[in-house]
Amino acid sequence: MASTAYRHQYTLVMSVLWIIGVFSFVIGTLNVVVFAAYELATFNYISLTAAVLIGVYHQRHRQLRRSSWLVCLAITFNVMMFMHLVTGNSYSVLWVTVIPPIVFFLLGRKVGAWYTAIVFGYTIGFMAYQLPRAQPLTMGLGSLLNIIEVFTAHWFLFRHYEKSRADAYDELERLSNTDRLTGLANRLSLDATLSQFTRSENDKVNEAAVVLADIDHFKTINDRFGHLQGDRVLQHIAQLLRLQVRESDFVGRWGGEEFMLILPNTSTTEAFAICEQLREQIAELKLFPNERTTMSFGVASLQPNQAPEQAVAAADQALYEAKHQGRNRTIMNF
Ligand SMILES: Nc1nc2c(ncn2[C@@H]2O[C@H](COP(=O)(O)OP(=O)(O)OP(=O)(O)O)[C@@H](O)[C@H]2O)c(=O)[nH]1
Repeated sequence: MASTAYRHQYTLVMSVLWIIGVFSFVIGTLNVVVFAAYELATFNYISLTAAVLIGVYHQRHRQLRRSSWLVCLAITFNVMMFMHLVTGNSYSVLWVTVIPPIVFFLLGRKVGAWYTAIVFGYTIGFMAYQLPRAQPLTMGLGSLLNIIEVFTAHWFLFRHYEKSRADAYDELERLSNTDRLTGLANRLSLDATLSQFTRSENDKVNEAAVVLADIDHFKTINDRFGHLQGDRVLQHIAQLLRLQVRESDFVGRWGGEEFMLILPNTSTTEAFAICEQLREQIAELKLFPNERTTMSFGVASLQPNQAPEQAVAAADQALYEAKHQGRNRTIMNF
């Protein structure tokens, strides 16, 4: 699966190409039909062709780095030609300001900085050369259009930047809270949830239960069927636990072959009944021929104002007792 960063860069390449393509087509047609500006129209159609070719190349080869360079060169070519052809009083030089956000995004900070420096150096040289010949700037329709378009392009680019930054942050948060093997919440996330439940100001939660559940003789499963099959068992059981509890319950991998359930608004007696159901369903799973996989559960209550470690220790003690009494059972710790 492609990463979030890759998807965003891919979308940005395609979006910029679409913008160049549509913009070149519309303005080119206006330049032919309305203004009879054939030189400008030729440049517009060259840009359109370049956008289409790069788009096709990008779709076929998925070489993001190369496509990114081609897009940066295409947009720079557009801006430069526009500055040269629409000289005088149209504010076309403003277009140069869209280059840094595109370049930095597509090529990265280091290369982007050099690229931008070169483009700006060139632009300053161009303006210095133009200055003695320039007419005073006036606010005609062309100038106004240029200003609106440049601001629209900036709005689009910064919105894209903000969205991709937020998505990357969400993805990072999701990854840091997820167990890779099972897709369940990991220990970090469980610790945070436990603290949330036991915080003194948390008066929304009346009664909650915490459960530690451990697969019985898991070492034997690994030893007999191999580590990969052991992983598969962990995935199966994780899926069963997630599917069988309520949407509002929390399920996570506490570590190794041990899982934790945090059940809001649930008494220990209710939690006991839930665990018994889960235990029976797990015992019925046919993961290996002529072989039963079982699990032991330890239940404790989770109170506001209580140290989370205390609740976990109580559940752990109950689990230990369940193992001690012969496994494949649920024990409550009051
Ligand atoms: N396949 C696999 N095995 C793991 C993973 N994490 C821990 N284990 C194994 O889980 C086993 C746990 O063994 P023990 O702690 O002795 O417990 P057990 O064999 O389940 O025995 P009881 O808990 O007393 O019933 C060890 O062999 C670990 O190597 C994992 O991610 N994948």
